[in-house]
Order: sequence, then structure tokens, then C-alpha cells
Amino acid sequence: MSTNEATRDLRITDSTLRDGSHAMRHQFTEEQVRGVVHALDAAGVEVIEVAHGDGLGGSSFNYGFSKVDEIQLIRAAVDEATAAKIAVLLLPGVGTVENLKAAHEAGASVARIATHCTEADVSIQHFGAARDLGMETVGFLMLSHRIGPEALAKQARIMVDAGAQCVYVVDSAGALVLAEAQARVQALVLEIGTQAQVGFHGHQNLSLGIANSVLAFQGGARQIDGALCALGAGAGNSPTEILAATFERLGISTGVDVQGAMAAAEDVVKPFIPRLPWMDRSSIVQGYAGVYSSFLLHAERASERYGVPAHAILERVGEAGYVGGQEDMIIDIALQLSQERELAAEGAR
Ligand SMILES: CC[C@H](O)CC(=O)C(=O)O
Ligand SMILES: [Mn+2]
Repeated sequence: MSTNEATRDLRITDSTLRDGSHAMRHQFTEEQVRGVVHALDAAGVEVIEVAHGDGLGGSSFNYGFSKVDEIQLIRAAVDEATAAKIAVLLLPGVGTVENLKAAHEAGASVARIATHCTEADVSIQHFGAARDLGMETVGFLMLSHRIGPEALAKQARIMVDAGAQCVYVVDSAGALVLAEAQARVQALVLEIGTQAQVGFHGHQNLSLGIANSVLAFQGGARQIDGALCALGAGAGNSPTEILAATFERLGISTGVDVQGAMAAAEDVVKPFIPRLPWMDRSSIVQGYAGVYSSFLLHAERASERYGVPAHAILERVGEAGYVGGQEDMIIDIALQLSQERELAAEGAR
């Protein structure tokens, strides 16, 4: 156990190099990865997630091709880290056990297995494989706002029985409002707390990532995700540097050096990001209507192509209740909206 682990109250996992991949259109370079890992590791961040935004194996026509192969990026991250563990995300169906083995061979030691919040059973063999490889295991219940606390806790139970050592309430849409986030965390703690930890992954679409994370900690979460400069899908993730500063102000130790995290955000990440994640109309709609944050850039692309506003596309996606993997339906909706607009314009003539 490291000194950090022995003395801190809470572990922060930084996802700049995985969730931030969405905002970077999966164009991270090895130099950027090395710079971010170096700075986070020096600041005392214990776990750094590196992968395509949609997890291992995500580089594809549907999700967007990576500029640099993720295994090369994972290897570079492992090489750069002196103390931090390198984590990977795997969505069963997007990535496979073979992808996980390759990541483990490259030096990744934490496997985060993500499913839609009602589909935990598809992760069972992946937790088994990760444990067989000797990896630390984390479950990720995505779009956690879609079901209530008790139902979510039952899904967490499936993951723990399969070998998860921690299960996260993942607010993929940034839709959970304060007590809603806390109630889910508390329900998971009640269900799995004697066997596993509970985590919280927030998004900023309603600007609640930090507040929800504090409530999650108070509800019993002991692992919390962030990203430098909030770099992540939608309006971005809870900023790691603000998590570190806020928890320190609350007297809750994370083991992360606040000055180091702020410097990493300002001096390392800010200079290379194409645009700062922001709560604009489209991402607010994502939080308000409960839409997967990673749909933002897909909706913006469809908006440009079909001449309909991205926020209108995302509203429809919210009504339809699409989940991760249904990115192609964004095109369908954009086409429908464009046809409806043409018909309305003809009717008005
Ligand atoms: C597509 C995977 C997704 O980005 C995982 C995640 O971070 C989330 O659901 O918020
Ligand atoms: Mn996310």
C-alpha cells in the first residue's frame, strides 16, 4: 500500500486521456499522453485512464478512428508513470477480452468494465477475465439516471458477484441532480458496501459534476472520476483540479497536490485542446433530456451535414431514449428533422 493509499479518504481517477478522447475526436498524440501522465503522476493522482473514448477497440467508423493506436498510448502512459496505475475502459461488444489482454500486456493494471445501467450481466465474463489477468476491477453503470437507486444497486450486485471490486454510478448524461446522485450512491453502498467500493463519475452538462461528487462522497463513494480542464464528452467531466481543490477545502484528503493538478490543467492540457468543454445549449440539453454525453460531437457533425440545430437533434435523441452504440440513429434523426423542416417550409409557401 502506498503512503497515499494509507492516508487518503478518497481516490481520484483521472479520465482526461479516455473521456477526453471524445472531446479530442480521438486525436491524442503520444507526446500529449506522455505530458498528461507525467503531470498527473507528479501531482499524486493514483489512477490514470487511457483508451479510445468509447473504450478499448472503439477506434472505428461508427465511433471515430484514433490518430494513434490506443495500445501504443497505453504503453507510453505506463512508461511515463512512476507511481500511478494505468486504467483502461472496456465496453463489452465494442471491445473484447482480447483487447483487454493486449492492454494488460502493455502494462495497464486496472480494468474498468462499462455497461448500460440495466445490462450488467453482459460484463460477467469480462470481470472474470480481468481477475484472471490479476487486474484491479471496476464496474461502470452508464446512464445511471435511467433507473432508480434500488434497481441500480441490483445491477451493481451482478458486477460484484462477477468480480468487480468497485462499482461506479456513472452520470453519462450529466443528468443527475444532487440528491438523485447521492441516493444512487447510497443504494449501492447499502447493497455492495461490505464487499466492494462505490464510485461516482460526473459530467458537467448541468454544471453539477463537482457538487454531485461531494454528495457522492458524503453518501459513501470512495472513488471519484475527473478530467483536467473538464476535458470529456458533452460539457466535460468534473474537473480533476477542482475536485482536488474542493475536497481539500472540505478537509477530505485525496492525496492529490492541488497546485500540481492546477498546473497540469493550465500548462499541459489547456494549450492542446481544440475547445474548452462548455455548457452550451446542446450540452445543457443533454443534461436536461438525459442524453449520452458522447453523442455531442456526433450531433454537431450531423447538424453541419443536414442543416438542423444540434440541440434539436439531441432533444429527439432524449425523447427516443437511445443508449451508447446507437450513434447511427443520430443521422436518422437529423434526416427526419431536415425533412420535417422542408415540408413545413413548403407548407408555408
Ligand atoms: C462511451 C463510453 C462512455 O464515454 C463512458 C463514460 O465515460 C460515460 O458513460 O460517461
Ligand atoms: Mn463519461
